[in-house]
Amino acid sequence: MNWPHSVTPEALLKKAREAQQAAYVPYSRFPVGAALLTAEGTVILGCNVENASYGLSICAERNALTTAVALGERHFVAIAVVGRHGEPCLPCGACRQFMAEFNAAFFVVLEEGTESLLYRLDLDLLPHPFVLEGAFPLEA
Ligand SMILES: O=c1ccn([C@H]2C[C@H](O)[C@@H](CO)O2)c(=O)[nH]1
Repeated sequence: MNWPHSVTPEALLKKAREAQQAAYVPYSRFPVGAALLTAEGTVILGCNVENASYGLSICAERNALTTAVALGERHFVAIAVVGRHGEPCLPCGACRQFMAEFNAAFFVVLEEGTESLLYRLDLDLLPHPFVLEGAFPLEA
């Protein structure tokens, strides 16, 4: 797969591992870290944040995306996600849809053993996202 940036998948995974340190997971005890790469090379971190009202919990991926948007970033090329060491932590359906809002062809970097595993959102993880006809969020 043709990686689109000078920041490597391995460097992005390392950042995701750093982000995982901040995870707030008293209920699942399953910390997740995400590192989001912008076209300009900025890396924005996210971790999962859980709540006593379980359904309110936010995933690491959406935390990174909403943080990035609040910082004025909208042009994303890739996201690295880590959970248990060496096991691919595949983004949930809600996070896939959230990514597709900004870039249908997002690169998703996961860990498999000591290797990085690359997926494309449009080709592998969410080939048929929900789209709202007539809405152009990047131009808004
Ligand atoms: O890709 C994923 C999958 C799960 N979680 C979180 C949600 C919850 O806090 C915990 C267990 O599901 O992991 C993420 O942050 N990202």
